[in-house]
Amino acid sequence: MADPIGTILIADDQADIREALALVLRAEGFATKGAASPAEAALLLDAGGIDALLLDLNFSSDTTSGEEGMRLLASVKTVHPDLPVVVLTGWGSVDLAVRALRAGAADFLEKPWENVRLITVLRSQLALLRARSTAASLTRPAAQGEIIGTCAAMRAMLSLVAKIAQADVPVLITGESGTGKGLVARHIAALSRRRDKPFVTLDLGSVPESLIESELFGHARGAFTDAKSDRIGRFEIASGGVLFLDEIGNASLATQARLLSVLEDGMITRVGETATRRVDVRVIAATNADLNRLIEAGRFRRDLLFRLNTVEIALPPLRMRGDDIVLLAADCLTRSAARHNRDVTAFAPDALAALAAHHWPGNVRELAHVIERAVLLADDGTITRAHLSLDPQPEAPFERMTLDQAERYLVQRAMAEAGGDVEAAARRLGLSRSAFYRRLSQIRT
Ligand SMILES: Nc1ncnc2c1ncn2[C@@H]1O[C@H](COP(=O)(O)OP(=O)(O)OP(=O)(O)O)[C@@H](O)[C@H]1O
Repeated sequence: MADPIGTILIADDQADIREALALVLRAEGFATKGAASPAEAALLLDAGGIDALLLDLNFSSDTTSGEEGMRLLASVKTVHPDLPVVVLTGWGSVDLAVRALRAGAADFLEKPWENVRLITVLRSQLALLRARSTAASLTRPAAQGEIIGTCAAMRAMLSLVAKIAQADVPVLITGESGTGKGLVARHIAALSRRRDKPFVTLDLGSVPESLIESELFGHARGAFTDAKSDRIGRFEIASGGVLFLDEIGNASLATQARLLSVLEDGMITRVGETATRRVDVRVIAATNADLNRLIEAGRFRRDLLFRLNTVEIALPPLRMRGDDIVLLAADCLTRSAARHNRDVTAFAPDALAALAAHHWPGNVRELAHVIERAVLLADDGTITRAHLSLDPQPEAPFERMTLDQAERYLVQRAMAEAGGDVEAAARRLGLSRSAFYRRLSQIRT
């Protein structure tokens, strides 16, 4: 038999439900384990090898309130913060589902569950988990609050964030992929008056167009073929808090029109309902696309951009952050060494030079990857250039560049070497501040 696509722990005190779920899951290639009580579930989780938990919130000693299941959820999220937990609730217990989502559940299903949705939800949770464990989670501790940023551009960014976090206005965060847009969005929420309220994320690039409206606004039972029950949307889940709309540049024009209307009047309508509901949500959007270019191409609404970018925060690419590269690398080194229990503590000079010279198209996420791998390869406690396995970067082939390309290259390199400090970068190129600015703005447009 092929390897299972993942092992799901089914926590439910009713043996027939455990068996029914296990049958469906095994037929789809999952391996399953069963736990009849919260205590048994905790033991099996501690033993390891579980990729996701399917948790019935209503154990029989407590058939209505879901408290026992909620307690287990809370303790699981403390001990295994990355484990995806999908909760099963009784039909119509939307309040309980919302509480579970706020307590860290990844998704919920209502009983009686639909097999297709059960499988889709678990598959996508496992895919997300894998994507994260190979990339983003490498820098997880930083995601819990600490932003490393000492270069001029990052300091300016952080002081802007400190100024605007308390104002209840929309924020648009721009920057290449892996520059920390999600981290900054969380940081803004943590500094805002909504800090104790939910922070809900929706990646507009990863939800199929046919589901997006229901994801955002929820739907009523029967609104479309697969809508077997009421479902609450992200705007309502985020109520009182912050909704982080990632990859906003991927929103279709239809979705953009709906978002614009919510931002204008604060009212949403669930799919299949006519009644409107008031929501109090601060929207933070992020994109790595050039929205002005999308506007020119007719793919993004200018009026929506104006609604979203009351404050715009631009994150510089990692290659422009000067010494921050080494600070971030050192931070990743400490964390990776601790995680893998490896006694690696230093970078050799050739490694530091290679880190500073690399182009970092994947930015901080790529850096975290590279350091993680190097920590595993290093001998004698030191990471050398060879352990970083960075693609060799050709020296800038000036002979083959046009004058414009050469200018762009030199301006970017000067900015990178000066850590985003315009004054210092201008000095390096022997230009006045205003002449340098003119060139900088030309290459940015
Ligand atoms: N300045 C920083 N200090 C510490 N960690 C950082 C910093 N910037 C990014 N990271 C870490 O790098 C990883 C990538 O950041 P994040 O997911 O926020 O990037 P992103 O711009 O939202 O990426 P994408 O566009 O792909 O969604 C995260 O683990 C984040 O914690």
